[in-house]
Amino acid sequence: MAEAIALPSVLVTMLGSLIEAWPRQIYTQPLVTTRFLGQRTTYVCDPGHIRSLLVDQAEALEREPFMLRALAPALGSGVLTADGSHWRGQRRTASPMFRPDRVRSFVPAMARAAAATRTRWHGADPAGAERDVLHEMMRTTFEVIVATMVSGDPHLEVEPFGRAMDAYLGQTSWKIALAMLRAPAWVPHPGARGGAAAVRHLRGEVARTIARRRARGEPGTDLLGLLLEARDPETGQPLPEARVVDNLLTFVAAGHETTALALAWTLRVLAEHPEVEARVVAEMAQLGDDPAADPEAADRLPYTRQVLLEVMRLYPPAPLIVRRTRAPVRLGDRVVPAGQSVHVPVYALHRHALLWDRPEVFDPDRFAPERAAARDRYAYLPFGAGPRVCIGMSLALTECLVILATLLPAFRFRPVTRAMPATQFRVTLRPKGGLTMRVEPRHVA
Ligand code: HEM
Repeated sequence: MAEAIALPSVLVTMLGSLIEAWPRQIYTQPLVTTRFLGQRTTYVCDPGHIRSLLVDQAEALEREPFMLRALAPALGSGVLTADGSHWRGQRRTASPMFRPDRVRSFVPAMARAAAATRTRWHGADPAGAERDVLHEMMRTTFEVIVATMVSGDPHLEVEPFGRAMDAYLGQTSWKIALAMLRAPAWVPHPGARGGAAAVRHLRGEVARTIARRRARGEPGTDLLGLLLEARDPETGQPLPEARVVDNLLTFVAAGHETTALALAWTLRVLAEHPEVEARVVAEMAQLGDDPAADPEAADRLPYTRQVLLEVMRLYPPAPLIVRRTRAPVRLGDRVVPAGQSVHVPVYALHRHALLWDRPEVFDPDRFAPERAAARDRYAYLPFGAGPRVCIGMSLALTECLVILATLLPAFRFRPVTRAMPATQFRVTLRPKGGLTMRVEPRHVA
């Protein structure tokens, strides 16, 4: 196991983007341990060890305190941030929303949101225009999440919600850095006030959504309905109001930001690879007249799916999985004692020299069925693994395919900068400075 000494200067780098502060060895070695201010962090980049950690020894893990410090002010103790029986109960409550038949039933809502974006773009500037494609995708996926999880509550507005999310995520690097320095949570930092105001806005909006639903007198059958109807198996009591807010905010936030990133990175990468784009558009042309409204459409886009998976290899929207050991964990012949950090640096895993041939090269054929089947499942983790695997995985994949199948046949996306945008870790993997592209209709009316 390689051991690297992390320098204090990493803190400065981290504030820019945590990924830049990672030791280089994690791109070439299976296990790397760093020491920083007396704390050890083990980076796990070997598929066998990852399986052993996230699946077989999941019970020995808990949420990483520095991630909680970044996320808990907004998300409280919901399904993403809770551990143990609290987590299990909340996950069970939400799971009916993510069964395959339910996800298929969401396809029309996904198609409607994508069609609204298409109409907006055509209407605003029929000859094409420069647009922040990330912002546009956030708007589209927000509509989907509101339509599916809270039955399209018209009062939840995307623009203020998005601004608050940006303000909140923007200052999480400081929270993470200060937590690593073991500074108490009250220590002031840039962006803290804006972050606190953002939390008030986000939680307030969600609380008002819940109040409107309660006032209606019947809970409904969407995610909010499930949360309101949930009962503690031991006490028979409903979820406390704060937990309902925690979870609804978790699903709205986790469900739209990551999906929008996957879409925006896909549109930008495709612009670099016109031959791949042409094949994707040709595949979409074989769908019927209203492809996106067909519940099975996503199943008929195997090549587009390969493209999406390959984009998420290079640009995983959730680039880091972090845990703390609550009991000793064995990784091969090593034992990580209780109370240490173990990280699966998904971004580095997906570009690891021992796992991928020419890792920096974009090649959707890596995900052709026979090549994918030959690969270790734990070498590719855009949605995590084990009991904490992303609950929204199939919803997200279907949604991305439906949205792409609506927009790509209608528009060409052209880069406005020669280089791919730099990446920035903000819990998710964002393009630094947004993602502006020229969006031109393929057929001018
Ligand atoms: C491309 C889109 C998405 C990506 C890349 C993604 C990625 C991930 C990853 C890597 C995790 C595991 C984190 C960990 O182990 O610490 C996760 C968890 C989670 N995701 Fe997603 N996600 C996506 C879309 C969604 C959607 C659409 C929803 C809901 C509508 C969602 C809800 C959640 C929740 C609630 C968790 C926590 C699960 C738990 O701890 O039990 N995600 N996601």
